[in-house]
Amino acid sequence: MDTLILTRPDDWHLHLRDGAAMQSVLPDTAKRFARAIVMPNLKPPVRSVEEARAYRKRILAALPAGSDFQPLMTLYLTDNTDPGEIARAQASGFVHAVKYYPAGATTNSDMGVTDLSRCDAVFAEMERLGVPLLLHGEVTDACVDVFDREAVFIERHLIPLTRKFPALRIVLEHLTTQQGVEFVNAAPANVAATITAHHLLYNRNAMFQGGIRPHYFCLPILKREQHRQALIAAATSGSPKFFLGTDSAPHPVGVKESACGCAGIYTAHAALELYAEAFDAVGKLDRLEGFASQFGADFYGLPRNSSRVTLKRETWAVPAMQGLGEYSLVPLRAGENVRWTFAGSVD
Ligand SMILES: NC(=O)N[C@@H](CC(=O)O)C(=O)O
Ligand SMILES: [Zn+2]
Ligand SMILES: [Zn+2]
Repeated sequence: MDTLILTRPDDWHLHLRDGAAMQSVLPDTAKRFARAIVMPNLKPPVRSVEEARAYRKRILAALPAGSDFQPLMTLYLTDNTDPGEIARAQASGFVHAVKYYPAGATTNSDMGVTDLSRCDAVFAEMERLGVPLLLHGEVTDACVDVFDREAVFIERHLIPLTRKFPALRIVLEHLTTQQGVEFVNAAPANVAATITAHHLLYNRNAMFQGGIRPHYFCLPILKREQHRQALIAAATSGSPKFFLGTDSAPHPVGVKESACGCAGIYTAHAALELYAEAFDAVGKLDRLEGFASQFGADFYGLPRNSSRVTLKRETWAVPAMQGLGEYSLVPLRAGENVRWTFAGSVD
């Protein structure tokens, strides 16, 4: 099978940034995906429906001419989020979820939540209204090994949270561990997870291949091969609890190639193609459409897309760098090949 026709996919976890940086990355996503859940970790973060409305407007204004891409907005949860904002979010029609970052866990998370229990009134309202809670599921406890932070988050925080709010709709974002897969599989249907292409394609060795490789550094960090295998099994299982979320996270090259390089991998330039590679490698291309184009929409209660896209088994070379000037970035696979090519939309 050298040509693959799929329902147009959606990206359920994406960083678009803002301003000129957004302008330079948005076409990559808009070309492939019909919709994306847009992360709110701007500086300052998107905390209210009014801020989300303004951000959404800026995204729509930055779209290439003729694009019908739809940004699905999220709110950034803080210790001080007003429970009343949840009903306003739901009534807005354009805010689709609330994002939890533990304070200090990842890029632009300093205004995140310091203690989950501070948000109980917000969670109760989200549970009541069916608004999904998206989790960056890692503890920030310095005593916990960086490779264990997801598994410990599940034990210490997520299991208690699901007991307290059993009907709360939860997406464990960018799942990276076998423990995460087991947790999601055992949980009821209101708990799901997104999986990135890079966590399906690479294990932690990629960060140290012949030297230190900052462009493979993201959070949650790449894990051992055993965990990658568990993610592949989950993504290709046909379970509707696992769906596509690239976590494409652009950073200027200078911020990545630094004595203290920041976390985030840019994959939007080849997002669907990279997932096709990962599914193809285990002979499960027939499972890609559910994962990329159906299960996420179903979870969010949105219609599946009606248009389609084509992928071809054709190798292409990723440029060493993309973007301009201070927004130049190094995309995943820079200077290397991707084995599937995005061949456009079919109506
Ligand atoms: N994934 C990352 O490593 N970085 C993301 C933040 C996040 O999703 O945790 C970013 O905004 O750069
Ligand atoms: Zn995250
Ligand atoms: Zn992210």
